[in-house]
Amino acid sequence: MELTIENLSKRYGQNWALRQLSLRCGPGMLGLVGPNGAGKTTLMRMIATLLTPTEGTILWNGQDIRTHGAALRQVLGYLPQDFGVYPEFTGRQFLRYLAAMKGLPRSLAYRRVDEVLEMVQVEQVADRKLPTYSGGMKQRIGIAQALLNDPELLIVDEPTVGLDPAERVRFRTLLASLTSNRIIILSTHIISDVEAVANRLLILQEGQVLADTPPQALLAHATGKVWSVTTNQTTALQLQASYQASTMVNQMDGVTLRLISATRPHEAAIEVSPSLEEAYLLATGRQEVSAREEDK
Ligand SMILES: Nc1ncnc2c1ncn2[C@@H]1O[C@H](COP(=O)(O)OP(=O)(O)OP(=O)(O)O)[C@@H](O)[C@H]1O
Repeated sequence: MELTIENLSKRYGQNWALRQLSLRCGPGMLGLVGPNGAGKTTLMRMIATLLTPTEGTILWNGQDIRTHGAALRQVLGYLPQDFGVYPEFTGRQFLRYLAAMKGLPRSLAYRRVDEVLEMVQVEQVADRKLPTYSGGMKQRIGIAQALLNDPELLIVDEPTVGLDPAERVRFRTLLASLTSNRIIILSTHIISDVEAVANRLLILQEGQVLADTPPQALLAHATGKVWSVTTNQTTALQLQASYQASTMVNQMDGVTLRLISATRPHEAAIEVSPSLEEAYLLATGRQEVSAREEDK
């Protein structure tokens, strides 16, 4: 299974939501990260054949999805950002309904619904009405419907928005269990969602690819550029204004900052191992500063 994207662009009116994106992707999880408006949803909707590109091509196993969209849709699972459920249904009824919509014969549909309910671990509440579900459980039903056809390509758009931290961790574990032998594209602006799960990160910013990299390489690039310093309130505020700070924590003996800087930002600063989030901030930071300057 291979997804190939060549020079893909999408324009809405005068605005380019995505510019000249090229990508070749095999089994594993691709973490699509970037701030709001970066073009993540636009890209995913084009891959899912829900949106027509302005320019460029998307190939699934070498076939253009403009002309062979049906072949892709057969092996596609998609969880959109605004996944809605029907309130009058239980989880099981809802999935059976969607299985029927997808054309699964009844006996196969019933069996497959039981399988996916088990995979996403909601069997225990499967016969409760959907409005009684927590946000995390609803997202599990969302993933369950995307898994009904055992997809080779699973696209999940910002699935952790609105979930509490414990639900987020559970959801992340669930996705990690699904990575073998399929392509998963997961979009998020929360880096920890893809940390330890994605084998590749595609960082988008303003419709363009800022980096296409294994997480380890992004981390390696940030090594030697993250610092920790504990200082008084005044100096901390000065440092925060001059450097990009990833965290700022009040301690008994002052304020501890973690700063991202190519050079030692303060004589008392010590070098620390970067987190993936800090590596991401470093990759996107320069553009954020220049964007802020343009805003002035
Ligand atoms: N239907 C539309 N009409 C006009 N502009 C749009 C439309 N959909 C998206 N855009 C614009 O295209 C750009 C990319 O949007 P997109 O939703 O793909 O980004 P995103 O990275 O998914 O952001 P978010 O995390 O907020 O969903 C944004 O500037 C957005 O305002």
